[in-house]
Amino acid sequence: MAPLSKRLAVVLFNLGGPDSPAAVKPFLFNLFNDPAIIRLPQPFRYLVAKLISGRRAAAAAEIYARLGGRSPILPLTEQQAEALAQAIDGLDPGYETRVFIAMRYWHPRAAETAQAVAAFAPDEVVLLPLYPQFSTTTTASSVKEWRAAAAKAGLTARTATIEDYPTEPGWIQAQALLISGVLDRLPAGGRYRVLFSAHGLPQKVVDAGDPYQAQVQETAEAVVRALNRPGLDWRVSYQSRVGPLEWIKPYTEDEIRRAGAENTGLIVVPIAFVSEHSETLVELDIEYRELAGHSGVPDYHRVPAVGTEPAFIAGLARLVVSHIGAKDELRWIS
Ligand SMILES: C=CC1=C(C)c2cc3[nH]c(cc4nc(cc5[nH]c(cc1n2)c(C)c5CCC(=O)O)C(CCC(=O)O)=C4C)c(C)c3C=C
Ligand SMILES: [Fe+2]
Ligand SMILES: [Fe+2]
Repeated sequence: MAPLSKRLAVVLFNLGGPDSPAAVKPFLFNLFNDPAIIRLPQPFRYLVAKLISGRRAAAAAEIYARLGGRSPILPLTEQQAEALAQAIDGLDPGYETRVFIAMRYWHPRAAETAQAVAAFAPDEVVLLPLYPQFSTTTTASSVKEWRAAAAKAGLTARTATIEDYPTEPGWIQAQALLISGVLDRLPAGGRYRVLFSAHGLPQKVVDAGDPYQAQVQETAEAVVRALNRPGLDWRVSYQSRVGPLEWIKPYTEDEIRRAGAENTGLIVVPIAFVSEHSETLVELDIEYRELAGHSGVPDYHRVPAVGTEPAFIAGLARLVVSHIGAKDELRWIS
């Protein structure tokens, strides 16, 4: 086969996580110094970020200590990148394809990745957030940082941005498959509820027009349709609240207590995370499982994140290929 003359760079965005105990505090500082997270002008944001990251560091370090001192998010994202590169090649788009990773708050960050992409000299770039639901705090923040980094790296290739894919069929199918794997093994006769748990957001972010909560609801409804189990008991709730503000409700903790009071078992599904990290492996698997035990929940299951589930990766590959060279018609990012 003749070598392909055109090159496609796909850039995966995710949040990133500390890769050592020493990285916890600077990772948290980068997070709280993001204007999408703390909406203050400088130098106030810098000062607040220093303060909050210092205060949160011990609790966060304890969370990551339970994972061996580091987040698994980068190695798991690398597995997704590798699987996606293969799936895109399988669709034969006519490009030599390379999949890159840009994490928002820890390495590899946008600046280093933009340089690597520029060195690859692509004809086309497709930006793919590993956030199925759009939020100003995640996708928009990553795309804005990428644009600045790309300009600085002299990367001028045509770039298409995938803003969101809350009901992409492969993503929905992968979720339904993993949930069915748990539902099919439940003992007959027990009462169970599927609890779709998404990362929370401050209520004021949603009030200002962020579509994340509505898109999480769309994902959950699409998964329930795909499951096609009449009478299925299901709900959506929000986890991982940080700080004193009111966040979007219902809180996952409250739904766990409710299930206990109703003597109903739980099948907890991470509905806004596509890979395992501290908020699935520690919060859902350890902290919330413990809360469920104390709250009288008779049975507690957690569905794995989609990871490299073939249906999910195939869906991402189709999304990428359909966006090559596409003119950006962005709904949420200016
Ligand atoms: C304080 C505000 C935060 C908002 C708003 C927020 C939104 C948000 N985050 C994710 C996904 C992830 N968050 C992760 C870690 C993390 N997030 C916050 C704070 C906010 N997130 C903190 C302080 C942390 C660090 C951990 C901790 O101290 O609890 C991670 C990575 C975790 C890892 O182990 O690698 C992800 C992924 C989404 C989807 C989202 C809004 C839609
Ligand atoms: Fe699009
Ligand atoms: Fe978060």
